[in-house]
Amino acid sequence: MLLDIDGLTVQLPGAARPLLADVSLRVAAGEVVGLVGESGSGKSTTAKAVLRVLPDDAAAHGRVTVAGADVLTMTGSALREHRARRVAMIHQNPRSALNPVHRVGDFLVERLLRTGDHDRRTARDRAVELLDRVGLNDPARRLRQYPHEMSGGMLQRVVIAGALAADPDLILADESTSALDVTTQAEILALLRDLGRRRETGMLFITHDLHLAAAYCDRVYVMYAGRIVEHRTGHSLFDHARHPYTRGLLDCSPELGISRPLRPIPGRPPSLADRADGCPFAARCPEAEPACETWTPRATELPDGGEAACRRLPEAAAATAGATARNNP
Ligand SMILES: Nc1ncnc2c1ncn2[C@@H]1O[C@H](COP(=O)(O)OP(=O)(O)OP(=O)(O)O)[C@@H](O)[C@H]1O
Repeated sequence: MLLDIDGLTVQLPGAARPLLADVSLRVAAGEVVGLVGESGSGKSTTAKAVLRVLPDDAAAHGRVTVAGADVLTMTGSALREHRARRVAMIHQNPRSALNPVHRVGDFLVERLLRTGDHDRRTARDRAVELLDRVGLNDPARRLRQYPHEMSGGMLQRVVIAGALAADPDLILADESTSALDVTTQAEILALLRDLGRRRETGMLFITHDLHLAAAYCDRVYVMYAGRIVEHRTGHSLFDHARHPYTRGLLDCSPELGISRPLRPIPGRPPSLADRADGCPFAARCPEAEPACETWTPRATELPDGGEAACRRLPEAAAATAGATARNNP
């Protein structure tokens, strides 16, 4: 497995709730895996854990491995190599990734020099190649341009070229197309998928857009209050989602070409200061029962191959009954 996160919990001192609670998530080589949820659900924190750029005072427990290497215990040159070469991050706003007073070519050449495989001349040739690969025409001229001379879509291609410079095994794309218009978004997504397929790069695609995740990702993890609440294939998300939170998200996001009333999920996600016990979605859940308020969420396997962490699922009740019977023969 390329990326394997197993039981990851991240806690800040003084916070009642953890930033991440018992998160398990996998990405295979060549796979595009979505991580979706409302703002503040812990998606970016998960990506930061993979890069080991969590807040200094955060305590992390569990395991994060990339191509078998244990990220949470990495130090020194192994950690530098991990961040510079194995994993690349693409953020939402390409303008914030590029220095406005430096030419696009400087950004790419610096990236390439940092990988250690190039001198300045070969780095420049490779930068031209990379811009060509991400679909920018006249790449030699582009290298001499400043960020303000390019559109958002062109700049995101430059950032992707920068991410590819080190030939990473894994790309973390954090809302990487949210700031783009829909046509440019579709082009960038197609480009990323094509590059990933050709090079067997894995991608963790972070978005708040469930429809986009369903259409684009092989598998999707749904996150709420720092926990994975549902996991299933992208194509089964619409018709087979089982967790009330996933279904609530689907009910409140508009669908192209379909006119129906949108039903927002009532209330707000819990903050880090709120109590940590019980199902974190219980306070907003239309199906919650009193017992949900003390039930610690755990993923239950579903017959269709998906997983969901909801006490009210018949599969969860059956799993609990089975465990009780085994413990009290
Ligand atoms: N260093 C920190 N100190 C305090 N709280 C933090 C810190 N980092 C993250 N948080 C909190 O942790 C929660 C998860 O944040 P995170 O950025 O991972 O969510 P997200 O799902 O990526 O949200 P968004 O979609 O808005 O980017 C939020 O409530 C955020 O305010």
